[in-house]
Amino acid sequence: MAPIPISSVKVGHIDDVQELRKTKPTIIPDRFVRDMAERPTLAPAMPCSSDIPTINFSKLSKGSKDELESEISQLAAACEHWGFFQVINHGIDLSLLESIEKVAKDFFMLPLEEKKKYAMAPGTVQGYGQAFVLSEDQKLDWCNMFALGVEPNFIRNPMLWPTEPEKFSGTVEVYSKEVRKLCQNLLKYIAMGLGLKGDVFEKMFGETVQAIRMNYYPPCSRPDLVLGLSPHSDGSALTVLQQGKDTSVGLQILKDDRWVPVKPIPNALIINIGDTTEVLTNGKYKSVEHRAVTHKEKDRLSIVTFYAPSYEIELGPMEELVDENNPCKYRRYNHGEYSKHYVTNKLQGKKTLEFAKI
Ligand SMILES: COC(=O)C(/C=C/C1=C(C)CCCC1(C)C)=C/O[C@H]1C=C(C)C(=O)O1
Ligand SMILES: O=C(O)CCC(=O)C(=O)O
Ligand SMILES: [Fe+2]
Repeated sequence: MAPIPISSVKVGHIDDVQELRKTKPTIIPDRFVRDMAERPTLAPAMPCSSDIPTINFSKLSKGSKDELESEISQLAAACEHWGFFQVINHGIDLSLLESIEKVAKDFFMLPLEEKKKYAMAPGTVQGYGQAFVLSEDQKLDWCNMFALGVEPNFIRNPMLWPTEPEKFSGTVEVYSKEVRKLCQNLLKYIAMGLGLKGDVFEKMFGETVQAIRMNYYPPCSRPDLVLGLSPHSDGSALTVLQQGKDTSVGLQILKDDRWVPVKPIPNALIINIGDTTEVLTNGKYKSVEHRAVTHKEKDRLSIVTFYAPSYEIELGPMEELVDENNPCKYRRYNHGEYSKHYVTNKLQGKKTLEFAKI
C-alpha cells in the first residue's frame, strides 16, 4: 500500500508530548485544546458499574462441550451488544506480556533524538510520532505513538525497527506471533457463534495483515481539555489491546451515546471488533467508537495489534448474513483500498466506514 506523497501533507509543528510534559505547562498549547463538544468526561474515582463482558478463553480452547457452547454464546453476545470484551486465560505467557510492556516503555523513555531516528513521515502511519495528522489546523492527541507493520513481510520498513532497547525487535516478533494465534482462534469461535464454519475467515482472509502500535500517554495537567486519542473505530477485523500494568484507566468506549470507561482486569487482553468484521457480518457485529483520555498525574501505555485480511482480497457482507430482514448495508470493495482510505484520513469516529456503506 503506497503512502500518500509526503510533500502534499502539511501538518505544521507537532510538539512531542513527553517533551512538553517535562516543562509542566500550566497552559496547554492551543493545538491540543479540544473544542467544547469534544472535551472528555473523565473516569469517575469509583469503579464503573457497566463493565464490558469477559470471555474465558480457556473454556473455548480446552473446555467441555457444554463450556465451549456456553462460552461461544457469550462471545457472540459480547460481539453483538458491545463490540468490546476482555479475554482472560488467553494462553499467552504473562512473562511475554511483561516483556513487551518493558521494551515499549523503555523505548518511549529513550531521549527524543534517539526516537527521532525512527520518525513517522507525514502522511504515513509507521514509526514514532503522531499518526493520522493530515492538516495544519487539526487538533493533536496527547499521545506519542510508535507503530510498525509486522506481517506480511512486504509491509515492514526495516529502517523503523529500533536497535535499542536491544530486545525490542525480538520481543515484538515473539509477541506478534502469539497475538496472531489468538486472533486466528478468536475468529474461529466468532465464526462458530455466527453459525458458520470455523475456518471461514481464515480461508477468506488470505495472507493476513498485522501491525503493532504502542501508545504512550504522559500525564497532562489539564486532562479535561485534551484527548489522549481521538474517537475512532479500528479498520481491522479484530484488534487486541494490552494496557500497561500500573497505568491509569484511560480507554473509553461509546455505548448508548455515553462514554464508558473500561476498567482493566489484570493480565487480561481487550479485544474489539473492527470495521472489517462489521462489513463482513453486515452490521450484526459493529465496530465500536473508542477514545483515550489522560490523567493529571499518571501516565499510560497501551500496546495494540491490528489484525486484518490481505490487501488483495475483495470483501463485503457474507451472504449468510444478508436476507430480506437484513438487507445488504455495505458494498463490496478491495481491502487494500479500504486500508489506504483508512490511513489517509484523520480519526473521526466511524466516518471512515462511510467508504463501505451503500
Ligand atoms: C487506529 O488504527 C491504526 O493505527 C491502524 C494502522 C495500521 C497499520 C499500520 C500501523 C502499519 C501498516 C499497515 C496498517 C494499515 C495495518 C489501523 O489499522 C487498521 C486499518 C485497516 C484498514 C487495517 O487493516 O488495520
Ligand atoms: O490506548 C488505548 O487504550 C486506545 C488505543 C487505540 O484505540 C488504538 O491504538 O487504536
Ligand atoms: Fe483503536
